[in-house]
Amino acid sequence: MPAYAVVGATSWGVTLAALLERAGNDVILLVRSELEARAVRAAGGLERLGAGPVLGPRVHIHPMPLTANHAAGVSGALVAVPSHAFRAAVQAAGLPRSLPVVSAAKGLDLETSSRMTEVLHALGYDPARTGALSGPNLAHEIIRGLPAAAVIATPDLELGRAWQTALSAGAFRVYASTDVVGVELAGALKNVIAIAAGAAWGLEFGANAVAAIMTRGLAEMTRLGLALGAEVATFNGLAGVGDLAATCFSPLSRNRRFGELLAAGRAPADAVDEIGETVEGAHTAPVALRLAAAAGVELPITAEVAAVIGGERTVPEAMLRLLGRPLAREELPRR
Ligand SMILES: NC(=O)C1=CN([C@@H]2O[C@H](COP(=O)(O)OP(=O)(O)OC[C@H]3O[C@@H](n4cnc5c(N)ncnc54)[C@H](O)[C@@H]3O)[C@@H](O)[C@H]2O)C=CC1
Ligand SMILES: O=C(CO)COP(=O)(O)O
Repeated sequence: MPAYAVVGATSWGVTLAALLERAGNDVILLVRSELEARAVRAAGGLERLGAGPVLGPRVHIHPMPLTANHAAGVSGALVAVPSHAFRAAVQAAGLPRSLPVVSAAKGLDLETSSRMTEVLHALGYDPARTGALSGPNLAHEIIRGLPAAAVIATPDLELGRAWQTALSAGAFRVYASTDVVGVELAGALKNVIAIAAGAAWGLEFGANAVAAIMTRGLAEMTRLGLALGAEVATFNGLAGVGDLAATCFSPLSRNRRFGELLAAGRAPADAVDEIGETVEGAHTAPVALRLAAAAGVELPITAEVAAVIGGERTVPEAMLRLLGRPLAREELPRR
């Protein structure tokens, strides 16, 4: 019977464990402590997912690290913790260096500006066997069995196919890609644009304004992606426009809600506290700007989001600056 490991009893980690189980796999869900293991076992998942018990008998919940005994039967691992905790979680998980490991996080490393697969490589994991999972995947919808699609990017399509089979269950449909850079960058950068969209919703600017932010946001995500070696098509796919649409429009999105709270005049730290869960875009904005500066790429929306989070200006000031930019040709990155 195939077995997979999932690192992190987060909303997404528990959802992925449930999907792997529903697809017929045994799962080892690695958590931070025995106390957390007991709580997740007792709830059959996570209360904040609001779906009741979702984990069945084939999901085995254990504190990290993965024991040598368990590792022997494991075909791959998914890491589903926020990007700021990613490095430490992978180190604590003790996954064998030869194991295929996929990042399910949507962020960039604050200290090194690295993508999560680059963090894995720095920790000694084989670049040929690491990958990234992304797409319009709100955990609260997927855990209820609602239809959704995702994309898994691995350098080797054969490995991607194995992950597709492992994860595709019921109404969850996984596509394969080889553009690891693009899938990771799209997943991280869209969170920043969703904060801007949330701010526009918060100011009651309407759907036209949100659609403009999404479209110009996608253009700047793509520009940076191309400069860093991604493929343009990925930004037109599930990890790009797909996830951007879900995150900018869904009231379930924490990044969107963060933008709405900023527009209501809340301080960034208070807004994060109120949401009480991961707001990846708040960490990603300054990192994306650093990457863009190094690559000589302009990211006007991301720059305004970072300035608001940094306390340099208010949301209305940031919106006025975007609207006041010089009129330009509609440049859409092509390759
Ligand atoms: N929630 C969602 O719908 C989706 C989330 N993601 C991504 O998955 C990653 C995790 O996000 P969520 O599942 O939403 O997290 P979450 O907001 O449900 O959980 C984050 C919290 O989980 C706790 N946690 C549990 N295990 C942890 C560990 N091993 N290390 C550190 N903290 C741990 C911490 O208290 C942390 O603040 C993020 O990068 C997010 O962008 C991706 C797709 C969907
Ligand atoms: O990445 C997500 C959906 O695909 C989750 O979005 P939020 O982190 O904004 O809630």
